Amino acid sequence: MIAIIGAGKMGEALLAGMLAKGHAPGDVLVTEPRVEHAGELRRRYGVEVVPAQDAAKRADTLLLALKPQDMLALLDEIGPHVGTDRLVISVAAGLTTAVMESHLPAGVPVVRAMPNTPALMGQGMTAVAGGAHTGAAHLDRAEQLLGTVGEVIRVGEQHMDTVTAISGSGPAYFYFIAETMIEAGVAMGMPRATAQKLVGQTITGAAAMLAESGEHPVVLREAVTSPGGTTAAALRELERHGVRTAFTDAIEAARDRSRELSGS
Ligand SMILES: NC(=O)C1=CN([C@@H]2O[C@H](COP(=O)(O)OP(=O)(O)OC[C@H]3O[C@@H](n4cnc5c(N)ncnc54)[C@H](OP(=O)(O)O)[C@@H]3O)[C@@H](O)[C@H]2O)C=CC1
Ligand SMILES: O=C(O)[C@@H]1CCC=N1
Repeated sequence: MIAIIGAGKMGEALLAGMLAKGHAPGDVLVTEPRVEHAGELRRRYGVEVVPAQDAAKRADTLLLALKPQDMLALLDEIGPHVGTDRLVISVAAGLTTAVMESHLPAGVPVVRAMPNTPALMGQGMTAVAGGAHTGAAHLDRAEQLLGTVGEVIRVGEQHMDTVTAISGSGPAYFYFIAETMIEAGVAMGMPRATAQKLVGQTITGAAAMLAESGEHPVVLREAVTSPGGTTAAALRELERHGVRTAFTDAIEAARDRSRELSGS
């Protein structure tokens, strides 16, 4: 039995993705404090919504998807019901396994995971890192569970804040670019629906090229950039405005914010 505690944006994406990939609703418990949202989850997914302490007593795997700021109070609440035979998987940004372990009984295995919202479509990217009490079987279990909603890689925990900044937050960067490109088309007089179609399929096609060609992005970009042409003119403007530096700074800011959240 799996319990998803915290069914907000990420928790619900994992829930929906897991159910779509064959997990039975009867094998998943959900904890959600807001009564209306709890009702929606029951109706939409056919899962049982229970208080956190009940979830902790009944499930062998606890998938925690609360905000980092709410997580430690939750661990203090459920800790007395969590034995060393359970597996705790947290997707919270920043919170280290050491901090979480210190709010649970000694020896409870904790995996820190960082998924992203495309998990909803079975296209997630998740990195997992083990804590002081996790063995290979625990990481296998976490990988198998999160692998139902996309790809999983294992990293050392020292890389988790960078993972959070790149693939955890990453979908938002691409949506930001998509939004900007659509607005540029609309500003030039194109109907919004046409601009949205052009941008959506361009992102899908570019992603497929990147995934399937195995080429470095520079090589793919060069193939688009005809000598003396339009792409070269556009790229010159992106460089002039420091977009490369802006992205690097943005990703560093996300990494630093993840580190700050460790103290939540
Ligand atoms: N969004 C994303 O793309 C990603 C998020 N994450 C991580 O996932 C976590 C959740 O983020 P996100 O989904 O964006 O945030 P949300 O605010 O959408 O979700 C948090 C959920 O936790 C619920 N909650 C709060 N307190 C409790 C409690 N005591 N017991 C059970 N549930 C509770 C909230 O309920 P209510 O709204 O009713 O208060 C809400 O549904 C964060 O730690 C974040 O770092 C990780 C990777 C990607
Ligand atoms: O914005 C956040 O803090 C979370 C973590 C990664 C993506 N969303």
